[in-house]
Amino acid sequence: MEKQEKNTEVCPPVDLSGEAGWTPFDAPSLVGASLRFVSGEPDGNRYRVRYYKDDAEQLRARIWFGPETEGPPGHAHGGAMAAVLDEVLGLAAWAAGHSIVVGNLNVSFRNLLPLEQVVTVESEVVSAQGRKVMVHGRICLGETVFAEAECLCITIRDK
Ligand SMILES: CCCCCCCCCCCCCCCC(=O)SCCNC(=O)CCNC(=O)[C@H](O)C(C)(C)COP(=O)(O)OP(=O)(O)OC[C@H]1O[C@@H](n2cnc3c(N)ncnc32)[C@H](O)[C@@H]1OP(=O)(O)O
Repeated sequence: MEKQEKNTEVCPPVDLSGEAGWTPFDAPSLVGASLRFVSGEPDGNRYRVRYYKDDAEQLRARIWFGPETEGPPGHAHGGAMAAVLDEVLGLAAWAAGHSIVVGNLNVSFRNLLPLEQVVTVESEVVSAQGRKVMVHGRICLGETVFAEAECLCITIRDK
């Protein structure tokens, strides 16, 4: 079988600017630097992400899905989109003041997401009752929704 050469070239810079009214959000200063799977290589070929809060204080992300997130040819892997929703929606709960882990993440894939395109992740903390915090979100670009999710976060017990 012919061996496939791995392309090690780094993709050029991308524009992850936010929209008018968004302010940059410093995730590591809130939750530490452990979010490396999605956020760990800001100049690499997997994901490139920048966080913001919008004028309603909801967490937003601009994210680029690089060639290393490929699933179907030329498009993002479903697990790559789920990983992004796990991180962003969990982080949205932390940003709203809840110390949580994600207990359940329900993702619907709506459209194939082309690689090397900057898209937006929107999130909204919709409820907080007892230890359960529900966050909804989606990966989109304009009117096109690539994936949407409901994320049940559970607050961590005091250790
Ligand atoms: C040491 C950690 C430090 C963390 C510091 C993080 C800092 C940085 C964060 C950055 C932002 C995050 C971004 C990444 C987010 C992730 O990716 S987190 C990683 C993925 N998640 C996990 O690995 C979680 C693994 N699961 C667990 O740890 C435990 O199952 C849980 C979720 C803490 C719950 O366990 P528990 O504390 O024993 O609570 P339990 O009594 O079972 O459940 C409490 C309630 O929640 C409900 N519930 C629990 N799980 C579920 C579920 N899956 N479905 C439906 N209901 C559920 C129960 O039914 C129960 O309801 P009630 O009976 O009270 O009505």
